[in-house]
Amino acid sequence: MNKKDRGKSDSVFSWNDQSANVRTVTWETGKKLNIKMYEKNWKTVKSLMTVRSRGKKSLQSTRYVRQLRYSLDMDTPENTDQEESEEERQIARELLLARFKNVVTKEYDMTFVAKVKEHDEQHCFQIMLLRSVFVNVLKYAMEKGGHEKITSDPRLRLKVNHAQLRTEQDIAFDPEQFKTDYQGYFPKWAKEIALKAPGDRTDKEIDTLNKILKQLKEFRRYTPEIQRLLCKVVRYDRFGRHRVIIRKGHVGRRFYIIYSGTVAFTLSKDDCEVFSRPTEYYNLGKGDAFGELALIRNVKRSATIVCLQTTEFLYIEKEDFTEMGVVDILRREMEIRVEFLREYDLFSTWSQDVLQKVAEESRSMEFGNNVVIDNNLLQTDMLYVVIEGRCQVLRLLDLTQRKKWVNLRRNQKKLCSSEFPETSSTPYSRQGTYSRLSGLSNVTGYNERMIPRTFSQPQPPPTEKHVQPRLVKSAHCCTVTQRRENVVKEVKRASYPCTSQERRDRSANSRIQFEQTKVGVGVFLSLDIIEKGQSAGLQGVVRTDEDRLLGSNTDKRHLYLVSKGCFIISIPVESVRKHADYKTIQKIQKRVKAYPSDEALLDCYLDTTRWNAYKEVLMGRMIKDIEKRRCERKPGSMVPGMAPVKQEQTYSCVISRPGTQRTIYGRSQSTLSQQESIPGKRQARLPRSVCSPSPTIPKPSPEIGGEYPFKPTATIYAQGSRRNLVIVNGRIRTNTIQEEVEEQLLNRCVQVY
Ligand SMILES: Nc1ncnc2c1ncn2[C@@H]1O[C@@H]2COP(=O)(O)O[C@H]2[C@H]1O
Repeated sequence: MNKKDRGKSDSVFSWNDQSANVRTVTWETGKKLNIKMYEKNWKTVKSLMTVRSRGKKSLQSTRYVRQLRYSLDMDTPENTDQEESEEERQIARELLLARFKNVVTKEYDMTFVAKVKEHDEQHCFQIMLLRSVFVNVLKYAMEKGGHEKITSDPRLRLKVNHAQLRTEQDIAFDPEQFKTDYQGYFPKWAKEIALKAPGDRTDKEIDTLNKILKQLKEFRRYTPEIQRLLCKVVRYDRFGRHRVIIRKGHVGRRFYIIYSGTVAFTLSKDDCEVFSRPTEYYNLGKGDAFGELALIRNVKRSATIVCLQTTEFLYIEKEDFTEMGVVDILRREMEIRVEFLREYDLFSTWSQDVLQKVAEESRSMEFGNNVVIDNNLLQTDMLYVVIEGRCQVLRLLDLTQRKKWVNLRRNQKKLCSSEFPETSSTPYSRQGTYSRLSGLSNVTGYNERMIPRTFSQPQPPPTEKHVQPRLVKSAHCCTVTQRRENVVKEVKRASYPCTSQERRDRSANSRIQFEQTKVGVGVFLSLDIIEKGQSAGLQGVVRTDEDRLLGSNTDKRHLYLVSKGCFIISIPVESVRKHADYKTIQKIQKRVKAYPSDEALLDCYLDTTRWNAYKEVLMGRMIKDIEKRRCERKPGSMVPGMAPVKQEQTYSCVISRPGTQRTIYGRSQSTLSQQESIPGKRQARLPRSVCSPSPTIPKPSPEIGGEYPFKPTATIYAQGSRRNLVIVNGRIRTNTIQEEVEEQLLNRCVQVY
C-alpha cells in the first residue's frame, strides 16, 4: 500500500458514532448518506471492516475500502465486481443470506432476503454495503490462504460443492470465523535479492535481507555470523496448495524454512492423508523449518511434506547447509533431545539407538502463554513431554446440556421474579452486570463502550438451599440490587438519549435469532496442570488399535492442551508404540490419568460459582452495613464550602468454611452520603480523620458469616472459570448478544426439562 492510498482511506469511508440508530457514511465524493441501522447490525459491519488479523494488519486496508467503494457504485449486487467468479459469488450470496438470518432482526431479515432476490433499488445500498463488505473479507481471506480455512471448515458447510445447499440454518454469525491468519508476504525487493546468485549479492543487500529474516524463529536461533552467511545463500520459492515439497524415501537436497503459509507432514508416503486429517497438530507454519534430518544423517527423507495453502519458503542447498555449520547446531540440538529422553524415567529401559531414533522423529517446540497446543488431547497422535514451563488441560462444558444448571437457573428466576417483580426476566445476568458497574460513581460520564467484554457474561448466582432464600429475601440485599439497577438504567439513558418509542423499537428488535441447536452456554474448566518433566497424551500410547478404530471404551471428550508458556518435545505416538517394551507400557499405563466426568466437573463448577457469588453478595452487604453505621455515627460532621471527595476504603473480613479460612478484601468507592442527604448545602469535604475511618475489621455478624455449606471436591483440581461463553457451532464467542442468547436458551431448556 503506497502513501497516497493510505491518506485516502479515511475520506473514502468513515462513520459517525454519535447517534445510536442513524449512522452517516461519508464518501470520497463528498456525498453523505444517512443509513438507518440498528446498533447491532452496524457494529457487525464495523467489526467486519476492522477485524484484525494476527499479523496486526487490519482488513480495512485501502485496497478493500477502494473495492468497497467500487462495488457500491454498481447498480445491482450481481454486477458489483466483474472479476468475481460465479463460484465466489455463490458463496458470497449464501453467506450473506446466512448473515442476515442471524444478525439482522427478523423483520429486516425477511425484507432483505426478499429484496436481494428482487434487486429492489430502495434497499440496494444497504444490501450492497453489507454484501461488498463480506465479499471483500472473503477475497482477502482467499488471497491470504485463509479462504481454505473458511470453506473447508465442515461446520460451516461452505465448500463450493455444498454452496447450492441450504446453509442458513447451519451458520450463526461469528466474526471470529472471518479472521484470517495474515502473515505478510515476502517483500518484492527481498525476493529479488533472494533470487540472485550468492556471489552477486552486495553487503547492503545481505544486511537488509538479514533484517527481514530475523522475524523467523528458526533463523533467530543461529549466531549472527551464521545468519549473515545464510543470507548470502538463502533462496526463495513459493508453492500452491497440494504441492508435495518432500516425499518420504526420496533423497534430501534442501533444508526449508517457512516464510508464510502452512504445510503438513505425514509419516506415510501418501500425501493425500494430510487433507483427510481433522486436527492441526502435524502442521508447520511461519518460522518453522523442515528437511534437516536427511541432511544431518545422510539418509532418505523420513516424512512427506505437503502445502496446505500457498506457502513461501526460504531454502538452503545441502552443500551450503553443511559448509556453514548449521548441521552442527542442529546436531547439538538433537543431542540435547536424546539426553533429555535418556534421563526421562519413562524411557529408562530404551537403548541409545532407539532414543536416537525417537529424538529424530520428535520435535522441540516453544509455545507462548495461552496457545492451544492440541485441541483434542484424548485422541491425539502425539505425546507431549514438558521440558520447561507448564501447560493446562481444559474442558469446555456445555452448560445448557446440564439439567442441574438449568434447574438452578430456573429456581433463581422463580425466586427473583417473586422478590423483584420489577426487574427484567434475566435477573442474574444483570446481577453479573451490576457487580461490574457498581464501582462507577460518575453516571453521566459513563459510556457503554467502557463496559468490559465480560459485560454480558453472567455469573451463576448463589442458590444453595440454605443460603439463597435468606440472601434473596433479605431486605438489605434487595436495596443493594435496587440501587445498582437504577445506576444501570441511568447509565443507559445517559449514553443513548432516545425517545420512548425508539426504546420500545430497540428492545423489540434486539431479539437475536439463532439456531438453538447450534448454540449453547459453556464454561472452560481446568482439569489438570502438566508441569516440567510430566507428559500429556499418554492415552494415545496405550490405546489399542481396536479402540482407535471403534472408539470403544475410551473417553471421547474433547480436551484442550493449552500452553502457559512452555518448551516441549512432541513425539509421535506411533514412534513410542513401535519401540515401547513391556515395562514402558506398564509405566505409561500407571500414569494415564482418568479425568473427572463432566458431572463431577459441573458439581465443582457450581460449587465454586455459588461460593463466589455468595462472597460477592456478602461483601455488598457488609460494605452497605459499614456505610450505614458510619452515617449514623457522624450525622453533622461536615465542613462547609469544600468539594466532596471520593473515598476509597478497604475492608476485610474473615469468612470461614469447613476446613479453610479465607480473608476477603473488598473495595468501596463512594461519595460521602451525608452530603447528599442535606439539600441546599454547599458541597463539603470532611477532614480526613473524620470522614475516612481507618480500615476496620468488622466482626462478621452471625447471619452472614460462617454458615456456607461449601464442600471442597478434593479429587478434582478444577477451578470454575467465572466466564460463561456462548458456543456457536463448536466455537466460542464472547460478545454482547450473549445475555440474550442465554435467556433464549434457558427458556428452551426450561421447556425441555
Ligand atoms: N515428528 C516430526 N515433527 C515435525 N517434523 C518432522 C517430524 N518427523 C520428521 N519431520 C520433518 O519432516 C522432514 C522430512 O524430511 P527429512 O527427513 O529430511 O526431515 C524431516 C523433518 O524435518
